Amino acid sequence: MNKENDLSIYKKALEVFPMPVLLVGADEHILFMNKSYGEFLGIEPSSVIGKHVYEVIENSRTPLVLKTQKAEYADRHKYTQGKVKDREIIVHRIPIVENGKSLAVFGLLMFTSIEDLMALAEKNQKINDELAYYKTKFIELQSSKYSLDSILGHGVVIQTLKEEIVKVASVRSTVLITGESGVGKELIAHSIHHCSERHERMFVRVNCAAIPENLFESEFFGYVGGSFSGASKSGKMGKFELANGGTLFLDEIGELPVFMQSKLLRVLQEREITRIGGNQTIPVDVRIIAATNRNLGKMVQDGDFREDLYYRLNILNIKAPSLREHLEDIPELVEDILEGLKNENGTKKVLSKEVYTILQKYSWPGNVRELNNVISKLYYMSDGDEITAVHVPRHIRYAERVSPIETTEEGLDAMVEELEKHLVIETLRKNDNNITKTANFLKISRPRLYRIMEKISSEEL
Ligand SMILES: Nc1ncnc2c1ncn2[C@@H]1O[C@H](COP(=O)(O)OP(=O)(O)OP(=O)(O)O)[C@@H](O)[C@H]1O
Repeated sequence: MNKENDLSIYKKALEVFPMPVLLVGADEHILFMNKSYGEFLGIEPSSVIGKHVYEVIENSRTPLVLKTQKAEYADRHKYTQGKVKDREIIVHRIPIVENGKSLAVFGLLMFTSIEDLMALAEKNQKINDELAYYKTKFIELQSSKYSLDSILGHGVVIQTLKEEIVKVASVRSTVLITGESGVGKELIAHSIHHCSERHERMFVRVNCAAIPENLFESEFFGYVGGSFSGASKSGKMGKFELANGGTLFLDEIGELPVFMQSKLLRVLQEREITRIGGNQTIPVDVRIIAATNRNLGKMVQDGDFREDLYYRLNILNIKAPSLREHLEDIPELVEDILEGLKNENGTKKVLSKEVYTILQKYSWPGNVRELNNVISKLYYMSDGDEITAVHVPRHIRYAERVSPIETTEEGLDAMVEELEKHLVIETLRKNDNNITKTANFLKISRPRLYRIMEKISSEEL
């Protein structure tokens, strides 16, 4: 006899099955009861084989199911006798029918007590409630970090910017935010999301400059379980899926490697993604906002950025103004920074009028981020309640004197040297004091940069 026809294997399988199983024949007599059912009833299974089912379970519904030939799934059954009297359980009763005739009924106990089922359902409900709570909290946290009101400034430049934000928020098209470093591009992206109809859905930020090249695909598109070594067993959702229905903010888009530019372009065209290692396409409804402080048009010309992607991203464009373009808003920005510092440290400090004048004459190459840093430094370095001109770093205080167009009586060499120092300080600041980037930008060697820096006092750097 081949293994498939060896019925004793099937019987043995049911015997070791960890849930109570019963087989009642067409004549309503018990054909089989496994060990688990015997333990549940507190009887020896071999002692009931061949007995009428009512002798063992007096209110059994198996004779009825033999007649109706209709399966009863997850039905409640209450025993009326024996060790399990009054115990309520959940049971399946499945008729085995051949050529219209009932051969037997297969009984399976799903839960050996209603309490077990209730406890499981309660646990499940609790998990669902918790999940719903964290989901709402997560979306709250992700979606409304900043609104239009977080953008400070009442001058015409900021008011125009806010009007532009409201306009682009009302449509679904991709937006490209350009502007120098520290001008508030992330703030603008948040505000667009906040003003859009997607504001109750996720706002997901991806910093393209911070992702290692080999992780880009899994960060963007996710992966299915075990698709590569080191991958989580259950798989992972990518940022596109996470942002589904909401907004995906691609910060520092200029740093996206060329191979990812093609993949991103495909998603923007097809509006669907496939997880790494998977073969199912997942439709995604995501609004893209991209930002960069680099000149993408120039990158396209140099072959560093795909032209077709550039045009796809640049459907709507917002140019974030530099702080130089709205110096009139400096007092409002400074007061907000000082208020934050007071809340953090408990001490209220004010700026003298003269300091405000100095701050409004400086060119702020690092924009609002630099203003934030300077005010924080002044707050911590000054002793009294009032911050005066003497506390202000020299490169800001004398910004006018070292202005490229200002002439002095010190002679041409001194003026050129002063101008050189000024340009180096500004470029260092723009490049977060990165020597290589600054030297490259100025197209000079690093040793030459160091020689110029030696002439600059540490206070100015
Ligand atoms: N108009 C503004 N009102 C209030 N805060 C602002 C404004 N503009 C910028 N900021 C603040 O300046 C800081 C820098 O802004 P943000 O990080 O958005 O700059 P960014 O343009 O994205 O810079 P990067 O290109 O370097 O990423 C943040 O703390 C932001 O809140």
